[in-house]
Order: sequence, then structure tokens, then C-alpha cells
Amino acid sequence: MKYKVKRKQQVSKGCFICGTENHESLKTKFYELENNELMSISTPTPTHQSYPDRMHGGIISAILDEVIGRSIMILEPGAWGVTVELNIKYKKPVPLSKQVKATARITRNTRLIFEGTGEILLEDGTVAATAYAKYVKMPIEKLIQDTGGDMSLMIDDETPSPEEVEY
Ligand SMILES: CCCCCCCCCCCCCCCC(=O)SCCNC(=O)CCNC(=O)[C@H](O)C(C)(C)COP(=O)(O)OP(=O)(O)OC[C@H]1O[C@@H](n2cnc3c(N)ncnc32)[C@H](O)[C@@H]1OP(=O)(O)O
Repeated sequence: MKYKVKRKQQVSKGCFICGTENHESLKTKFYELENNELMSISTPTPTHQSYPDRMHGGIISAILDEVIGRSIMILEPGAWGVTVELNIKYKKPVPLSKQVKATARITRNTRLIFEGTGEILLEDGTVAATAYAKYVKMPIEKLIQDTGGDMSLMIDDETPSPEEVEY
């Protein structure tokens, strides 16, 4: 099905997944969709390899962690959390030579925690990995207190976004 992109999420400067100023980052972009799911698009490089032309399982897990963790912002803008549980099932190899898409949604949201599920999708729509994750909510002020509360570490994504996505 096709879904309209409602909003591009901000990215950060230093994060391993979305950091624009982190040379090893996947430079992942995040798109909030009309069905209240989040889609991420990542651009892997040889840095992210396990076996030749196969994305490392730890990197796959990091993408899923972030795309699920960011899905809370669709339901509750301004909410943040830290991962306390993450379960991944690897079903197909993920090639390094192509962009990698992931989708996620929140399945439970309480005052203290949230949970969600996500998938890595290959170009033909095949599900290459699935994930369940749980997060403990934490105010952003606490998460960035060691930087002196520098919110300029989060920046707008200036790259063009698709108007709609299909999966
Ligand atoms: C401005 C720049 C920003 C840039 C940003 C860019 C990136 C944007 C990313 C956004 C998306 C994020 C995606 C990746 C997010 C990570 O990768 S976070 C990194 C990995 N995770 C961590 O570092 C968490 C490490 N764990 C901890 O820090 C501590 O265990 C916690 C979670 C703070 C809990 O601390 P604690 O001392 O155990 O506290 P405790 O009092 O026992 O528990 C507090 C509450 O937490 C709950 N809790 C704790 N553990 C659990 C559990 N496993 N299950 C259920 N509830 C639990 C309990 O309900 C408890 O509540 P009460 O029972 O007291 O009512």
C-alpha cells in the first residue's frame, strides 16, 4: 500500500544512526506516515558490513532500535526514551549496496514506558528482520544534561523527502 509522508523528523549531529556529522553514521532519515507508522531510510557503507555485501546484525538491530524508539514521537511529540529490551529476528540477509528501509509503530504506551515493533524491508518488500523493543521514558533534559542541555545537537533534516512511500 501507499502512505503519504506527513512529517520529516529531525536528525542529530552525532548519533551513529542519524548523525549528520558522524562519519560512520548511516545518515538515516525518518518519515512519519499517515497510518501513524514511522519509516526510516538508511544508506549503508562498507563500514556496516559483516560478511561481504551483508549488513552486520548489530547494525540492523541499531536501525530497528532507533526507528521503534522514535515512533513514540508520532503519538506523543516531545517524548523520549532509553531502550531497556530489544529482541530481533533475522530472516534474510540485508545487502549493503542498497538503501535500507524500516517501518515501526508503538504497540503500548504508558506514563513510564512504551513498547513497539518494527521490520527491516528489502527492496521487493520482503521482511528481512523483525523486532520488538521496550523503552523507559526519560526527559530530553536528563538525556542531554552532560552536554549542558545543548538542543542544537538536534537539527532539521534538510534533504528532500518522498511525498509517499509504499510497503
Ligand atoms: C538533543 C540531542 C539528542 C540526540 C538524539 C538522537 C537520537 C534519537 C534517538 C531516539 C530513539 C532512541 C533509540 C535508541 C535509544 C537508545 O539506544 S538508549 C541506550 C541504551 N539504553 C540505555 O542506555 C538504558 C540503560 N538503562 C538505564 O539507564 C536504567 O536501567 C534505567 C532504564 C534508567 C532504569 O534505571 P534504574 O536505576 O534501573 O531505575 P529503577 O528505579 O529501577 O526503574 C525506574 C523505572 O523504570 C522502569 N523500568 C526499568 N527497567 C525496566 C524494564 N526492563 N522493563 C520495564 N520497566 C523498566 C520501572 O518501571 C521503574 O519504575 P518503578 O518500578 O520504579 O515505578
